[in-house]
Amino acid sequence: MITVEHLSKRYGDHPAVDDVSFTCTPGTVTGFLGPNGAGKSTTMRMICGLTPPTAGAATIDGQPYRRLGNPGRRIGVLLDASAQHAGRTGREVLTLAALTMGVDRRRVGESLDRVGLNGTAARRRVKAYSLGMRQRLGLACALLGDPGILILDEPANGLDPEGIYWMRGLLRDFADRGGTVLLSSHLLREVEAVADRLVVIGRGRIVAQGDKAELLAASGTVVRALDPAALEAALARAGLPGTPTTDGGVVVQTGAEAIGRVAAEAGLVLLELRPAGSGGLEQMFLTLTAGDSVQEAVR
Ligand SMILES: Nc1ncnc2c1ncn2[C@@H]1O[C@H](COP(=O)(O)OP(=O)(O)OP(=O)(O)O)[C@@H](O)[C@H]1O
Repeated sequence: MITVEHLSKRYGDHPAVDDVSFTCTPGTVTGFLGPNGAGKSTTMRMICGLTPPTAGAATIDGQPYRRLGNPGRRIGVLLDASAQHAGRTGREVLTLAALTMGVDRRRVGESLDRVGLNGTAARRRVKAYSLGMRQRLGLACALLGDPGILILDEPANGLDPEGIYWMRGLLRDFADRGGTVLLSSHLLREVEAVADRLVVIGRGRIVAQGDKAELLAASGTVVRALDPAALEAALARAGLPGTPTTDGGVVVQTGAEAIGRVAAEAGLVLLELRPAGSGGLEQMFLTLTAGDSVQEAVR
């Protein structure tokens, strides 16, 4: 269990993280979402005791990270895949990590197999690795101590589509066996497929959090009319303003019936009327983080 309570970090006058609170529970994947510079990495670094908070606290199973004896056996961390010693081979990196954690060296081979870095790849030096291979090696290190918790900062960076699919399966399986996963990304669609819960951060503050299904259900209704301008006017008259979608529709924060009635009274022909689902979540994400790196966020 990861507990983050009123965590804040200021750099001079700049609030990088501002009063952030959330929990990550066993058996779940929590997607930590936000545009570039929102404060995801700083929050994760504070959880892992690498950056001292200005205020607030974070604990792992009730204890600050720095007080965990042999933390690699409790929590697997991947914050920066490029932080490995470039002159060592993948196998050497893992062997040293195994020695440090007191893990049986036989687990090195198993971990390399688990992340698909077997044979030749394991014998190559890290400086010859692609970013995707470094992410896989970082994940192998994080998993080596057989921890119950994983904290991963943008782990899909550099992975190809097959690699992203593979990683989702690995994280889902980890959580389904009772593990706790906190996974950051600036790409909504990347975490949407695997997360059970979402924590959305913008400019250092949490702008939304909760069960993914509930956030999706609460994300409104998509409506598309033959005459979009007339629909927009009718909705505005009814006090139901919408947010345009990229494909000519409108997301309205109410149910289908209310919108259907407005359209019927105005004599409008509707082409589409459905729960917004992930499109609505994307819209919500864009609205909540408006002005930040939104284009990046929905890629
Ligand atoms: N060591 C530091 N000194 C000063 N400012 C910092 C430092 N580390 C982070 N910041 C600032 O804090 C804010 C949050 O940065 P952070 O790296 O946590 O964002 P992020 O959500 O992880 O972004 P990204 O998706 O780009 O990695 C940014 O404005 C950043 O410039």
